[in-house]
Parts: sequence; structure tokens; C-alpha cells
Amino acid sequence: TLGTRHCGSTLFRRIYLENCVFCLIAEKKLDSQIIYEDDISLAFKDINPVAPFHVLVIPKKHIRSLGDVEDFNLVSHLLYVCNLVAQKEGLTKGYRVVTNVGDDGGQTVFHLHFHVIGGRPMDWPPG
Ligand SMILES: CCNC(=O)OC[C@H]1O[C@@H](n2cnc3c(=O)[nH]c(N)nc32)[C@H](O)[C@@H]1O
Repeated sequence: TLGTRHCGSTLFRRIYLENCVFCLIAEKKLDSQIIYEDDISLAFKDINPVAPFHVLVIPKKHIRSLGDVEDFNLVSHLLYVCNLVAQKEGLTKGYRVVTNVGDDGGQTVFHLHFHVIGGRPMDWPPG
């Protein structure tokens, strides 16, 4: 698919990025329910919640998945935001943070994102 080929051309990157749903959300070209934003990250409600509270935390910069991260200070910031939105929601009984990496990981949107899932007891092991 488009996302699996790597090509240096700016045109290819522009077309590819314009097909990234989370890039469109970050650029406000696609609507979403934003619950936190700063200059490098965004948190918005998942369109298909699996729990009473289900929010996605993403870098505004396009990064395909955790496997493609170069600057882990950014990941640290994203996890800080996960905790921030969970505290803001008042998830005092706990919550789960999940990132899916690649096909076996169940990743379906290839723009790095952390799920913050809460409001009900979680099962273990995950599927
Ligand atoms: C299935 C878990 N693996 C994964 O990769 O999760 C991707 C997550 O992104 C969610 N999602 C997809 N499109 C959109 C969209 O346009 N808007 C919003 N607000 N969420 C979206 C989807 O429901 C899934 O939970």
C-alpha cells in the first residue's frame, strides 16, 4: 500500500502525508473532538471507543509507529500527555495506555498514537 513504500520525493511524501488521517486531524483539515493540544502533540476522542473513555494521543509530526521513533523525548512527552488527559478525566480507578506496532500489533492507522482507555475494568491478557 502507499504507506509501505519509502520514497524521498517531496511529491510522494506530500501525497502520502495528505492521506494520513491523523495528519489531517492534526492540521485541522479533518474534524475531531480535541481534548488537549500543545505545539508538538494532540489528544482527541477515538471515533470508535472501546471503553467509556477512549482518547488518542499523537505527535503532530508524522511518525509511522513506535518502531520509527528517533527522538524518544517526544515519546516521553506523549506519555506525559496520556497521564495528563487521564487525570483531567478523573480516572482515579486507573486506565490503560496502549500503542499498537505493525500488523501483528494490530496497528491500523500508521501514524504513531497512544490509546488512553479507561472508565471500566480492563481484561488481561489483551487479545
Ligand atoms: C484498532 C487499534 N489499532 C489502531 O491503529 O487504532 C487506530 C485507532 O484510530 C481510530 N480512528 C481511525 N480513524 C479515525 C478518525 O478518523 N478519527 C478518530 N477520532 N479516530 C479514528 C480507530 O477507531 C482506532 O481505535
